Amino acid sequence: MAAAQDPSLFLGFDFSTQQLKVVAMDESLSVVHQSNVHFDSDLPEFRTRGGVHVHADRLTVTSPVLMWVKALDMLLDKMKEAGFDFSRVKALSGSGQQHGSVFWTRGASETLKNLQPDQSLETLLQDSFSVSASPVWMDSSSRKQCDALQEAAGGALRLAHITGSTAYERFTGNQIAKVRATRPEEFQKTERISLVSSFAASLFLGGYAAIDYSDGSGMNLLDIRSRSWSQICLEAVSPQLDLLLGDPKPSSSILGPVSSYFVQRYGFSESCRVVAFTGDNPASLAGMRLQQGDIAVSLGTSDTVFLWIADPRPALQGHVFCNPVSEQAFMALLCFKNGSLTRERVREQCAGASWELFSAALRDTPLGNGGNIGFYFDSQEITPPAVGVHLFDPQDVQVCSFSPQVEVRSLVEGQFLSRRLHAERLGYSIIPGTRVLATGGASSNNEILQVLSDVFNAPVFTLDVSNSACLGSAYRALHGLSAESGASFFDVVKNAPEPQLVAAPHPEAKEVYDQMLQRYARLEERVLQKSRP
Ligand SMILES: Nc1ncnc2c1ncn2[C@@H]1O[C@H](COP(=O)(O)OP(=O)(O)O)[C@@H](O)[C@H]1O
Ligand SMILES: O=C(CO)[C@@H](O)[C@H](O)COP(=O)(O)O
Repeated sequence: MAAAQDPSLFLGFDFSTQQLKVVAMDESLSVVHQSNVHFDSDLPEFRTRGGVHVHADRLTVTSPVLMWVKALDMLLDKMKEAGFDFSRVKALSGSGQQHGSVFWTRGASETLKNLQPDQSLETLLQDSFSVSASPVWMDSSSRKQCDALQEAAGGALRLAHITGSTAYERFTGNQIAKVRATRPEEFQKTERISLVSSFAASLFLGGYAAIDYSDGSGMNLLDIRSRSWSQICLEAVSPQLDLLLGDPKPSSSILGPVSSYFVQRYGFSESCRVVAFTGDNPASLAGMRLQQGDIAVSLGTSDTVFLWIADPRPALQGHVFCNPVSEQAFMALLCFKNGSLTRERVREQCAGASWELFSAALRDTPLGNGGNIGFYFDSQEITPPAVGVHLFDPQDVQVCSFSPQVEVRSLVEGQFLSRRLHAERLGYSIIPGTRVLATGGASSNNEILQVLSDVFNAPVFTLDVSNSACLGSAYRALHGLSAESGASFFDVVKNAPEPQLVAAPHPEAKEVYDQMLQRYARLEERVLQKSRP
């Protein structure tokens, strides 16, 4: 029980691809507790690799929904054992990997309302899902449904104008259409469909949580300007789909008090509020307090690049989402599937499975890598839609291999050249004063960040807490309490620690990478030609 003088706390959860993480922050915005549950190693009974199951067709990718439920049991038990005082938590919020879907079975709403505190969530919810393997963002098996949606909407660009994106396989509307077509019985039994974020919020609420505008923008279903479901898109996916989705809500909404289950089992206060959960990238934007002109690079399981934008101009590439901290603004995002897992694969093959040796290879090789360029799309890439490993020597001749050290640099340079090329195609330009804000697991690696700084020819900054999605969720929990009375997000978090400079570009970086970027763009076209069916 909190003593009267104990400061209030705010919790931010992140249900990401490989882990469930939490950050606790006090009223002065200082982080006082962090913890995590790693799906592969802490929950081996679910047999995931990188938090997912890749199916035999190599295109279908799912995660067991009960693994996420059990991870929450485990994380809260761990916090309790560590003496964490839940009674001080005034509000909580969270985020989830984007696009993933959870299908609740008929009757699950009643189960959620009546959770018995002497049992684990895993036991209580084991029969609550009509689809036990939730489709996740790495899935690329719904091309057929994407084509149908684009046709119904009047073309790819028209769909992008409505929903912020052309049809992408991982986007939830197309995943729902696929479940409806391929698993009609399970679909029939479904009473509610959540995103990973709103599913997680539902656990805390003891009832179905609304999908927030920002994560809802990753479904190919939400009209990003009117912030309501697009009837054309809903109809194309499934008649009366809105009844399964519930109404979308602003990202700063208070959804209600925490369920009595958490009050009785963990000692939460009855007055603790649950603020809408959102996507992990929107939550990171909040955690980094991203401003117009900054560019954020997240190096998690996926690599993403995102920007704050005022005026959305949806295009054939990239995504526009509603902004999670300002109702007038938007965010642009690019997602790259071959991020950390590809770096891990090259680390195993070329650096003795050691990040130290991987970093040493980056230190010991020159900027521009002697003209060698590599494309590493171990799995079907999202941006650009290409697959395979393609290596080129300084004369643009395709080669079979590089030496281990050259390979490490060509991977990291290639990844960041791609991030820069596609950000520039989206309209982003690096100007004096540009800050690159880096986050995610690989942002703890200074040598990787040095390459990022050189390729973008801009200074790179990081926060102390590498999980900006958790931090942003804790900030959003705090802001949620005063958002309705008109307080702006930036006012509420104005005293948060500033990002620190971790890498500045070498003097010769601009010359080397401006030229290399042009070559990279030409070679990418060649790679794309090869990848086309
Ligand atoms: N020192 C390091 N250098 C490079 N990458 C790292 C380092 N430490 C962790 N990582 C990468 O961070 C990734 C996890 O990032 P994280 O942001 O936690 O992922 P997610 O949020 O998607 O679960 C791991 O897959 C790992 O490859
Ligand atoms: O698909 C996207 C964004 O559109 C991914 O960025 C997911 O949101 C997964 O995030 P991480 O677990 O890699 O952070």
